[in-house]
Amino acid sequence: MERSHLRTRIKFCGLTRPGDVRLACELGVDAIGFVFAQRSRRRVEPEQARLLRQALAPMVSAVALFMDTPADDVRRVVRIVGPHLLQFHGSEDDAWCRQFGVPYLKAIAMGGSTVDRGEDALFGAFPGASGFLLDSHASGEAGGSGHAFDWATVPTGLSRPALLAGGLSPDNVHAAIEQVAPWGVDVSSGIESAPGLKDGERMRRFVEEVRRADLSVRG
Ligand SMILES: O=C(O)c1ccccc1NCC(=O)[C@H](O)[C@H](O)COP(=O)(O)O
Repeated sequence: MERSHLRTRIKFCGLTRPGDVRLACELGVDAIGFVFAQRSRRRVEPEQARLLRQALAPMVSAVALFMDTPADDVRRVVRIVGPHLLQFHGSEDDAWCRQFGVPYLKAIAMGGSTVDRGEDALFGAFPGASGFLLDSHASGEAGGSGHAFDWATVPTGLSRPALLAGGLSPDNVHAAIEQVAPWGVDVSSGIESAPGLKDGERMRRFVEEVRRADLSVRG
């Protein structure tokens, strides 16, 4: 698929250990996600995330992930952790996401039976979003499942940045980039040995496969 960008951005999500954060930075990922959603097995406390954020290399973004989290709790994370980006996975609307004065990504549920998958139907309700995360969960469900959705349902020629997520791994990310040519990719389960515990070898292979795909898509 044709694309204008030369490099696929990489976000690793659900990290809980400073060593994993340091390795991710060495491997050259662009962003690291910390999960504050109540139901998550990868959830970290704000004080823990503050330490993880201190392990970040310069020019790597910290992303704080929420799902229908009370506004006061989001504000507390913003104050203690100082994330570069927020990421919302629940039923939050654009005005709600913007109230914190921090750029945000909106997760779009690509699982289940959505009728209209044109760009406007997917993104139109979020004019203030910096970008989107196309994830495999159905509406109302949590992400981080390790399951992929049908990539053929991603509209072509998206005009706004979108990360492909859900069930990516070192084994399928090359094919995903060839098929979808997303602005970025986001992975959690596919680089783990257990929820929240990342596997160094899988992290390394994931980045290698993305770079290999970038070269082959450019021809
Ligand atoms: O990771 C979680 O536990 C989680 C809980 C609630 C809402 C979102 C959550 N995770 C979001 C993600 O990490 C991304 O959706 C991820 O890129 C996709 O996860 P995976 O399929 O495990 O790669």
